[in-house]
Amino acid sequence: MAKKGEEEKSKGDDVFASCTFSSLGLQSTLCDELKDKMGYEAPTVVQAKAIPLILSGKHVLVNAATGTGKTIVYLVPLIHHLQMYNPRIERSHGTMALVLVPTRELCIQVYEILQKLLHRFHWIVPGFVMGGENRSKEKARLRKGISILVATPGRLLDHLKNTSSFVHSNLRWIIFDEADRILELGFGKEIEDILNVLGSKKNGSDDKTDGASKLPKFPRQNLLLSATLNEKVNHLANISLENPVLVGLDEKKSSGEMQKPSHKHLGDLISNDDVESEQPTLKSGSDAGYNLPAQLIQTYVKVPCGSRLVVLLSILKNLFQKEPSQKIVVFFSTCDAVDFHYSLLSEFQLSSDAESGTQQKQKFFSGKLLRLHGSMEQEGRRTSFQGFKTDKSALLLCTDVAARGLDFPKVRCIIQYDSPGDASEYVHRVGRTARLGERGDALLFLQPVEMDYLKDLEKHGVSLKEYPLLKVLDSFPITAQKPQHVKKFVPLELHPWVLILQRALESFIGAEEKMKQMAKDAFCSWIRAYTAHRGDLKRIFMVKRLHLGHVAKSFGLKDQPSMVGRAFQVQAKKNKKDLKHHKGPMRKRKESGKPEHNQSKRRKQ
Ligand SMILES: Nc1ncnc2c1ncn2[C@@H]1O[C@H](COP(=O)(O)OP(=O)(O)OP(=O)(O)O)[C@@H](O)[C@H]1O
Repeated sequence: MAKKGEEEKSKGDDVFASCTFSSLGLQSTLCDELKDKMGYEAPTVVQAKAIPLILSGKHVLVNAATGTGKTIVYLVPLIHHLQMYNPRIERSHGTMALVLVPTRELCIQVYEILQKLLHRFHWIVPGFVMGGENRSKEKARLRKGISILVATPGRLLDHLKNTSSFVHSNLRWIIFDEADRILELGFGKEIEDILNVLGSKKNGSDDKTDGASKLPKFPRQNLLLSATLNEKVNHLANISLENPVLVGLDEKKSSGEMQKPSHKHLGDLISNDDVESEQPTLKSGSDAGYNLPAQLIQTYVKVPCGSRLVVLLSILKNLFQKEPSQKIVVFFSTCDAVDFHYSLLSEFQLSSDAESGTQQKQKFFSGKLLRLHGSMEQEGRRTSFQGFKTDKSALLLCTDVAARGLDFPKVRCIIQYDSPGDASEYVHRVGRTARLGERGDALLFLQPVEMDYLKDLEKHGVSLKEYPLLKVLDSFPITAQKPQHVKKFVPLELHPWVLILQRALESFIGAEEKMKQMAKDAFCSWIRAYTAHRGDLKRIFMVKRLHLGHVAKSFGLKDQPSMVGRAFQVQAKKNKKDLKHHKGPMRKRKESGKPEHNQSKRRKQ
């Protein structure tokens, strides 16, 4: 992990451009709002590059590292143009700009930024529609008129089909924030339908008249943004963008240097091997490499399966002991795993003399704990999300529902306890820290049999250093006080601290029926998620190579739950079948229910 002061990078030249917002051609009140309401002194490099292009009306693809200010890149030009209409736009003109996002939390986040930015432009009305919200209330808001609408795709399509009072005949902009993620979640069909209904698909049907008062016609402008824009969005780019320009980072990063943006026509990015296609295509992430914040310290820790839980708890304790007031995020592959670890960390107590168990018990983790996943009630999701935004010190346990776009201030460290899917998921998870030039650490857990994942990351320009685990384990009282007990090259599983903590965890979980059931449920869904890795990753994350007894240990269970063998075999078969049926970037979503927390069949977040 980075040492304070030593590794910390100053915010400055690498992130911010040496110009002002007004020099980009933005209206003066808007520039004042950016300064007074948002506290922004100067544009970031990507903002300085992209805003003039967007203001000029071009269709643009924006590919820039996480935390570089892409939200402002698209919101500010919209507001600039909307505030200029003379006479002023009115609510009866309906929705003029649409922002599509993959998750509910991102929907709220973008809406809140809009609210701030529109403070002095009260006649431009922001609004949102998303899964989990009350449809009738949304209908009422749409009927009144929303000028800039932020939406998740499923709910938007629902309103487009069923809310007749939703006026969109004056629509001028469609923005896809986290475009690749929207498609990964299986929203491809919804997106095509949305583009069709809105008449924004190239060569698509004309916009439907909905009886609203008409404004002067401007050409449509669509934008796609992500830190990992890659070949997955080719189809979407091809059907929705006209002569697009790419604002991206084309130079390979040299150590410690932030990449400088450039812009190219999409045609420049045609991959040579794509001979069959007439359309220009974006290169895959593996060819291009992903953009990560240069100041981010990335490490991995190699842990045998049976010791994973002990190591996670030890690292968390160590980090909060070293720096009691800080924010850390831990990513898990399933909702059940989040719930289990949340309950465990909330309740688990350990004797101060852990070896004999004689002393008084103390809570193992005493800090503020939050959880966030797609199976939570909407109110709980909102409370966790807002709580982690405002808290100065907290530990957030979550699934990938929190991996994209969420801007939690001052997150110090990201721990990926369950490995991500492909490299783009890795990039977005670690992107919750080290934002806008801040320092940040990322730690990836891998089992010895999974070490090839590092090679996969390297193919995408991501390289990690080993985390000094032994030092952490040796720092706990049992070993610190009695160093003679610790042999020099003792295997991790036999480290005295690991043995003691594992024993304590197993007896705590074994004694509590509720905890035991949660551990079993988490174990089963973890196995299911593990079997659901796709493509090349299937060679690395092979359930066949796992010792299920050790997996059970990693949930504090002494024995492997019996029913699991069948459960995961059935799931594995199902996944195989699904894979055969659903290929390509516009594949159909395979689960019904609440779309933004369904990552297709691959894993439930
Ligand atoms: N010009 C600016 N000056 C200061 N802060 C800024 C500026 N622009 C954006 N920010 C802040 O930078 C942070 C990151 O911005 P944002 O969330 O838009 O990044 P992003 O590139 O969309 O990240 P991700 O790829 O993770 O979604 C936010 O806290 C935002 O308020």
